Amino acid sequence: MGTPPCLTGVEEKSHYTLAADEKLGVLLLNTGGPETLNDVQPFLYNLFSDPDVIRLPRLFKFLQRPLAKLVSVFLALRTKERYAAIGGGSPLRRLTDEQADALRMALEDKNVHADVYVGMRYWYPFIEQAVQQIKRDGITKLVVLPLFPQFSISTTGSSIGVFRQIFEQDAYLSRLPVSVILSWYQRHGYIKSMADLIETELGKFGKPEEVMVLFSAHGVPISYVEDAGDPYKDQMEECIYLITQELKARGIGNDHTLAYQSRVGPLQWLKPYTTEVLVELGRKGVKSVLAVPISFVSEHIETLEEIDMGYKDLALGSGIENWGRVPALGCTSSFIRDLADAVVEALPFAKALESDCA
Ligand SMILES: C=CC1=C(C)c2cc3[nH]c(cc4nc(cc5[nH]c(cc1n2)c(C)c5CCC(=O)O)C(CCC(=O)O)=C4C)c(C)c3C=C
Ligand SMILES: [Fe+2]
Repeated sequence: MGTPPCLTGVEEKSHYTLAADEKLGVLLLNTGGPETLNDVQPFLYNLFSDPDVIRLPRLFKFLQRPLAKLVSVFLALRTKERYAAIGGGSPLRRLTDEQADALRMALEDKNVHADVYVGMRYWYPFIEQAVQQIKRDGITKLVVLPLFPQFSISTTGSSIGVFRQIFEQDAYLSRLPVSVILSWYQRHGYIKSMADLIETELGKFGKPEEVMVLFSAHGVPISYVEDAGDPYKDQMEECIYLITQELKARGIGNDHTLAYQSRVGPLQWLKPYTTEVLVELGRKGVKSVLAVPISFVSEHIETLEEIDMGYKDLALGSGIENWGRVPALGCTSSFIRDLADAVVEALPFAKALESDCA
């Protein structure tokens, strides 16, 4: 998915009235996660079968599935232990369903009646299932909203790729007007909501002004950015700039830094790694750290286990004495209202994929 965005974070306030015979659908996209420990290996298999997650040269494409099998089996045991530590499965489906419900109600408050669907890339309910439901429900206009603020080939790119494939192969769907929001990290409502959460958590420290704010983003292999043109790193840096500007405007000028987490496999990923930054901060004598998960909008294994358990232990063992973590946005009302605005603003841009720019 190296195609340029058709629509990225349109922010001007637009008003849109649905025609009486129009039936609006909103499709939320996310990765999905294993709901039980038995789901872990097949979930990992789906994930590593994705050519946007393990990017093989064309000549070696035939190795994608055997490699996915190998890697998923190899990682399953350790990954099961990690999901066991957060209650035996990912909360992502439940939390995304809650966001879908909250978004439907926020749209209702704006007099926009919409059915909101959840489509997951690697686990139930799969994007394919959501799309079949959209077809059965006779939706006449669709807004697609990936729940990743920043665009990456490995997340939004991959999910939109699957979505497009399904639509292009179906005569009815290929004529359905669709508006795809490819990224929304620069939306003021999102930036403000993140700044609110950071301000609240800073207030819980004894000396809030001395706290180092550590933005921890999910990593991707460096080759995505340097060779494949993934805008993820640029968008991440701009997003953090916007949040820190918003904090400064409120008189909050804490030191901050960005690091990347969740590296898997032998490749070089975006640096610095969160683990290394934590050790370095401890070495430099930083005593208080507030971790801010920045690429996620709901709690999941990388917040609940990797940050809350792994990174917290590492920080405390590295000389950092006071540790805090900003919760994921979840159903924070200002955030959900902003997503509803994003949906309404995207409506005038809906057009059939068969006539699309990509
Ligand atoms: C912005 C978010 C994410 C990016 C970028 C991303 C890239 C990416 N991920 C892997 C490998 C794994 N991802 C896993 C789960 C997982 N990843 C994200 C988000 C991003 N991934 C989510 C929301 C989830 C689901 C979490 C849950 O609660 O179930 C996993 C399995 C879990 C784990 O080991 O942490 C793997 C493995 C790669 C290789 C990659 C970029 C190429
Ligand atoms: Fe991931």
